[in-house]
Amino acid sequence: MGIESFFPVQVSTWLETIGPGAFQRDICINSPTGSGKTLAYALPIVQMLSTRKVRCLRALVVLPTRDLALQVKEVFDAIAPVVGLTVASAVGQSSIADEISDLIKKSKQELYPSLDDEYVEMEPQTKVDILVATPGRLMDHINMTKGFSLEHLQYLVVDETDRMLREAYQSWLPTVIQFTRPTNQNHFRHDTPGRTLLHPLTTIRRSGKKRYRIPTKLESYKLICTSNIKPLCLIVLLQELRGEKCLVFTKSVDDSHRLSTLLGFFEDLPFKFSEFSSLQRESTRRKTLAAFKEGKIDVLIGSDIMARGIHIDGLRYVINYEMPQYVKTYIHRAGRTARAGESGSCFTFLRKNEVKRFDKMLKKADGSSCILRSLPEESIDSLRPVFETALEKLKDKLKGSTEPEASKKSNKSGDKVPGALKRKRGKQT
Ligand SMILES: Nc1ncnc2c1ncn2[C@@H]1O[C@H](COP(=O)(O)OP(=O)(O)OP(=O)(O)O)[C@@H](O)[C@H]1O
Repeated sequence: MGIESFFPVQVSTWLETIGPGAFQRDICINSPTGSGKTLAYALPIVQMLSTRKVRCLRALVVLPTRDLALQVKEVFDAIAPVVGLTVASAVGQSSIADEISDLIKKSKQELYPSLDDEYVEMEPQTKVDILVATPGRLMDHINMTKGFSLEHLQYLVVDETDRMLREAYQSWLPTVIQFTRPTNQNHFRHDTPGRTLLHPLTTIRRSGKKRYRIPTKLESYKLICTSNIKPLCLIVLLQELRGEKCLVFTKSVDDSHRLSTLLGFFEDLPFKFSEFSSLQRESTRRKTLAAFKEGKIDVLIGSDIMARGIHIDGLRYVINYEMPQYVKTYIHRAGRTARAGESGSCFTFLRKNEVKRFDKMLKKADGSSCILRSLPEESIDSLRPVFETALEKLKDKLKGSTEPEASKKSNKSGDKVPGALKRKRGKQT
């Protein structure tokens, strides 16, 4: 995997799980974005399960979205098979039937109908050791999939905990805790005694001190500009970043759509951009993300859907087109860069009357300092004539369009997203 040494959170977690600190308890990992939390929990889990004798579901990792879950599964896929462990996902990417056949062994009774029921019940039925899931699909399997059992679960990871615990997601957590208890304790066997969740997860308390930390190699900049010329300031800033990969965060999907449509009316921009929106089809988003990762698109414009967990190698710049409302949002957005010990910069556009509030907000994060950055007036002025025309076109387009929102959005930046264009043509014919 190209890893030469472990990051601090990985060392600490290892020491607390496998190393001298190891004893049975829950662990709360709180560490900056991009600091390597996935491997921090994946490595000890894989290490601990490597001695297991019977295959059944022993580790469950739950994440709020499919994209994040698949990203985490990739990490487990890289390390678990080496010690003979099997990993699966339950995220709704494939049909439930396909997921079930990945997860569940055909019972002996199905294979050999003459076997008696008692013997069949003793067979562990899941054929994976580690499952990475989203709450919705997990609940589907808990409620409906015959043979899906959490009875042998030893490790439960709640990734993106704040979000996972804020939203109930069909009460998945109490349900999981309930089903990790054996129906009959006498029949409960483990490879490693004493490593099972036999008690509810402990509550994580807020400690009252600063809970947020900015990655050490992140530089924060603020740019002050009035709303009426903000798109121009953005273009000038993007020009200055010279086509380096960059994420632009707006405050809503509608704003992302408007901004990318507007930029589409500027010709010859020296960067390729695309909208990234929760209203787009997942396949469109996946293609856009792949194109971005491959460097075919330089700039993604989206709302906070991009802010959580997504890892893009070599991403150096994040732009807050609007000031984030909370320091946590700032941290998650900025945390898409300066990951894995790399450096990165986060730029935030502010109106004059927002500066004080922004400075106060950033103070809530450890290690934050913010540099005032200005943009060359002449570059902004040179774009004004095109801007006028672009605004007119935008008004017409938004007024005149009768297409449903999702399809409008996927077409916003012309032919940069091939799937979107094809669908539009299909519709018109
Ligand atoms: N020890 C290491 N050496 C080099 N690279 C590493 C190491 N550990 C993890 N990485 C890489 O660092 C990147 C960030 O890791 P990861 O996504 O786990 O961060 P994270 O702390 O979960 O971030 P977030 O809070 O934003 O989800 C990944 O590309 C991962 O492969």
